[in-house]
Amino acid sequence: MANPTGPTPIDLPALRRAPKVLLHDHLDGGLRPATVLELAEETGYANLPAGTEPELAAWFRDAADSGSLVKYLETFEHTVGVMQTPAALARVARECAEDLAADGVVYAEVRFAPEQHLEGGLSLDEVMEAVLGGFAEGEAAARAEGRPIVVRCLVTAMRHAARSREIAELTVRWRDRGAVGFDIAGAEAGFPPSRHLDAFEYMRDHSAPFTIHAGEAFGLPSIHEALAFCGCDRLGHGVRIVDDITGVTPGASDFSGAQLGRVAARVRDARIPLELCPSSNVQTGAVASMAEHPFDLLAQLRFRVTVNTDNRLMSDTTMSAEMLKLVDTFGYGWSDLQRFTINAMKSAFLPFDERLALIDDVIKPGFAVLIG
Ligand SMILES: O=c1[nH]cnc2c1ncn2[C@@H]1O[C@H](CO)[C@@H](O)[C@H]1O
Ligand SMILES: [Zn+2]
Repeated sequence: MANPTGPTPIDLPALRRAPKVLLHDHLDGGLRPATVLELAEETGYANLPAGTEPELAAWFRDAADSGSLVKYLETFEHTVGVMQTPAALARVARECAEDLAADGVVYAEVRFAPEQHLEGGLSLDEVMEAVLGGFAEGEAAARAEGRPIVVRCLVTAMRHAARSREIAELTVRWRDRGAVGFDIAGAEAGFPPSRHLDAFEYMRDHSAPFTIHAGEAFGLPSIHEALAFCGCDRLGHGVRIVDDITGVTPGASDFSGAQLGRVAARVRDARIPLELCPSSNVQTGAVASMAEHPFDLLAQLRFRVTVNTDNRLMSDTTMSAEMLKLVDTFGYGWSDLQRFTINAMKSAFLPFDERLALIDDVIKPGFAVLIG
């Protein structure tokens, strides 16, 4: 379906119409500020740092803008704090699916850590039931609005805790009901992925995929462990893989002198997907600025790069906004954005035939209209 007037100019409204794929988005990092306030009121959570919607939105963004992953993660106390009942969990999940669909996301894998939602006396399975029920409601509402989306769940274990094996078992127990993979998250320094080998072994033993937050706050050793010892299918962030590339400077335009070390070569050769989260990386100090983000270096070297939001509330962002930042910084066009989107769809933990159907029936036709 060619556009007779040529390519659509790339701006936020046009980006919202593009069919987008999101692999790295935290449920507890994407609440609407108004919902945080309402749930705090309903559930008797008294510790919120602000009392109005704009103040609370600004607080999350500013507090997350700390240059430190550990400080950034402290902001989750307040979102997790209001997500301790089945109704609250289901509402947050439903609104997440609706917000992503309204932004034009057609496939999303949304992650959260069930072990953080037990303060109200729920079991891990009850938490899963509430969240997956919320996603299904959100999918149905979005379909009724004419913005269909498929939302699946990644089940996260916290890397400083000791429940990862149990969470891996939970993931496998729910895999035919919407949980498509496993992850570990939380502070990276001091908590290497190899602390959780039995969880990863369990996943591999059950032919079930997983991603690992690695190479965000901590460098190459963490990426190496995630790949070599743990056998992850994707890398959450993985942005520090640039530490294994010499002969180039991120932010430059000519990367022809790039030389890949063994780990970087393995990541590229094996087509290991990188779940890059540009705004989040700047906020946590993983990268100094958007202009210096290695996204373009990695894209030009043909790593399997994907664009992600990480935490929409803390970064005050959306998938469309992340794409616009990349367009403004690196001059990407629609075909680049389509490539990143297809990279993401190819890397999803959804069955192959369903991935292919979304690429052929939704993503390519959607971009064709915009490319013209
Ligand atoms: O970028 C990140 N790096 C590491 N951990 C994160 C990041 N964003 C969120 N979380 C952690 O993951 C938990 C489950 O969703 C959140 O509660 C937060 O502690
Ligand atoms: Zn993350």
